[in-house]
Amino acid sequence: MALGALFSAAASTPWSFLVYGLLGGLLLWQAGRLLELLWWRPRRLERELRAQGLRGTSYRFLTGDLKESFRMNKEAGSKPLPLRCHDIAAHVAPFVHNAIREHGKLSFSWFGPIPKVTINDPDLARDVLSNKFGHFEKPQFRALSKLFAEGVASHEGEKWVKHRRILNPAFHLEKLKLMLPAFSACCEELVVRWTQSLGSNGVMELDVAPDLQTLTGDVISRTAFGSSYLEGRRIFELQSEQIERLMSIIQKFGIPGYMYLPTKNNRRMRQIRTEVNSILRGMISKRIEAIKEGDSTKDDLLGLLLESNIRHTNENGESSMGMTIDDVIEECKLFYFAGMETTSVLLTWTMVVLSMHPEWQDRAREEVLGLFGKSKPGYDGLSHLKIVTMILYEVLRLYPPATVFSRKTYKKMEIGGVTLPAGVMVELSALFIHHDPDIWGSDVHDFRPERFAEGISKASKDKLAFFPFGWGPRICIGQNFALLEAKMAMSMILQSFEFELAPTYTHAPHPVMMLRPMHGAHIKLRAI
Ligand code: HEM
Repeated sequence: MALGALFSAAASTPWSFLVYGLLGGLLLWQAGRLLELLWWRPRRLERELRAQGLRGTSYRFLTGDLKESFRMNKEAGSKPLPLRCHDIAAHVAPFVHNAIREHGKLSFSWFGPIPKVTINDPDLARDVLSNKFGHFEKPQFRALSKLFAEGVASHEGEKWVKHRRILNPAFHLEKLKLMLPAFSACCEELVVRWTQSLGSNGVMELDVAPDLQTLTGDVISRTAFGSSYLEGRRIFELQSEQIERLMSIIQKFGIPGYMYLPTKNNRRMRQIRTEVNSILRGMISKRIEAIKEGDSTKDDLLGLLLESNIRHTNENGESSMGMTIDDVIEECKLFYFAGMETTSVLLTWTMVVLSMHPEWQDRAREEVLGLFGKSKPGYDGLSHLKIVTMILYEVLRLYPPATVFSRKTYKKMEIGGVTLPAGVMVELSALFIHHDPDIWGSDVHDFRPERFAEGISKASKDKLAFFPFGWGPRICIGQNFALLEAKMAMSMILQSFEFELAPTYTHAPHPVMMLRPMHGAHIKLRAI
């Protein structure tokens, strides 16, 4: 009503032309901006990329290749692979597979109106990850981590440098040794639980994936929070629920954008975030008080992190402001987010693959029993495990938990002879590089742990092409932690059980954030 009165008043005054003119101009300007963003800019960028010899898909208004890639993923997901087939790349990422076939190992496609350059060449991938061409942003992670963990993984520039300097000492191998009792206590709990659930014939069938996720969540709770790990467990439950909710959004919509709407699911996600923050704030404050009173525990991640934070110095060696309590909270949450799912899917695939290849399962068990008998594995023994390490590497090659790493240009940059403007996504596919026969040989899709017998650098043909933990300055901070945990868990499982695939197992590796078995990991366990 009031608006109508305003317009009729304006219409009857000499100002009317000016008001309508301004409104019209504003509308036209907005429409022009939208057109520039959704049509002219992508078309211009496409011409620029093609003019430099880069091949790729033609831009489709607004959605780019999202619909097509979504459709192909759905179709591939509906058809499981044959058992024991490790040629999984076309099944897991059919769109990229087609792009490589049609346009080569360096090509572009469209993430909506944003151009995405995909790199499947290991030398170029290493150069990008090492910042050889300059610094990139990690915007996707920042968006995802908003409700989970805005820790070091989502920072850029000076903030990233500072946090990484503070975090690194806590993940040093010498410090990880202190955490070994926590690793073995959690693995022992799992073995006891499985043993007690066996049928009277000493056999049972189960989906091992959820139990292995509980294991890796427990390991983080204990290693991060020491004696307060029961509170840590509550955080693990809440963070697991948060991840489940995020995964359901990604499965439904392909991208997590919907996360910001005021829906019931999103309100619950905000509630979880508040509760996790409040538990962590309480635990951290108690710990800081204890440190002030001279009673500090330094053999858990939180203690090590706070100690390293207090000792923090800047690049010139001067003592400087470390992290705030809020920063420490976000880093603790990140340990769950970055370390739980990744390590649990590594363990899950290892059990699946060793069920498919019993000869390697026997060799691994022989090695474990030879080193430890039935006793708890110790640090020195774990570092002497050769067969188990080769197996874990081969599983990480064939089934990398993080299949792609994303970056974005924030200014004009030249990569491998191609000039990219600001705002281009750059995607590096560990999955395709790990499955490339030009690099690994004609047996690329076979499970052959012996290719790692002389270490990682000799495993592939003249090129270093093994990236499960990323590369360069942003390489995974927890890789030693994850490998030590995986060796401990596999050793203790192999000491107690033989395992094979259950008849209900369906082989369908599926990338929802991590590469996981779409229908679970149904395995038959038998007590030894
Ligand atoms: C098998 C297990 C794991 C795999 C495959 C894995 C993989 C990765 C990869 C690929 C990256 C780099 C991503 C990029 O460059 O964009 C990364 C970063 C990171 N990971 Fe892991 N990770 C694992 C376990 C862990 C564990 C156990 C923790 C900690 C408890 C952890 C903490 C982190 C952190 C904090 C970063 C960010 C580092 C930075 O940006 O400076 N990860 N991880």
